[in-house]
Amino acid sequence: MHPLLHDIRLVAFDLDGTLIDSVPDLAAAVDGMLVEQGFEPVGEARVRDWVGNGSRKLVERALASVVGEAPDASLIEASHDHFLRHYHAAPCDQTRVYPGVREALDALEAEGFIVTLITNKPAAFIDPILEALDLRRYFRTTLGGDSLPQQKPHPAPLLHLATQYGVDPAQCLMVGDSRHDVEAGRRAGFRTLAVSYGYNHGEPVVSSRPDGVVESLRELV
Ligand SMILES: O=C(O)COP(=O)(O)O
Ligand SMILES: [Mg+2]
Repeated sequence: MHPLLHDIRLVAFDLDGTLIDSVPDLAAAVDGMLVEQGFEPVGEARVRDWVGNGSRKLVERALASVVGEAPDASLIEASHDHFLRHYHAAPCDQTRVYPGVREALDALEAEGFIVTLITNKPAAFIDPILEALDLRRYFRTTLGGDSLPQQKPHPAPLLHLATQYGVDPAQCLMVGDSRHDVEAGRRAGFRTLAVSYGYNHGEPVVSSRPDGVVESLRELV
């Protein structure tokens, strides 16, 4: 077991960029929305840098890139509905589980950790994606970006789970790919572990100073 797991009872995983490479399907939905609105598609590489603050922010960033200024609220709202429709139609066609993830989850389960998931993705997508990838059974609780009034980097979703399971935050570990996961973890009093391969707005996640960094979740166990 990784030294950061010492004394830990609850592990909270981020989803996009940590457990799954979901950008191909997210980009297809963003591009579907843009084309439908009469804009040019933007492609996967750009969408990768916009993921991390939930679907509304993703749509807002995509629109800002094509209109060249801050998009107005009614355009964001209408475009978000289009995005959700596209993403609902194909949330897991090209999405893949990263190497080492199943091994890590199997080992954590066998060791009796409370394994949970906290994503900024809308909650409605969590189960369809986890079920399609045969990952649902590992998680005792899952929270989406719209499950509570606040989302990461706010510590509320993390503290919600610590309270739910009666675990001291000091015995909880947040595992994620972005500065939002590290910041939420630090503010909640969790230990923080970052994966180096995910999505972090084009910056190395190590600049957020997590307590540890791994290149594969295999290193966790
Ligand atoms: O949907 C997003 O923007 C990011 O989701 P995540 O919190 O699972 O990385
Ligand atoms: Mg992420």
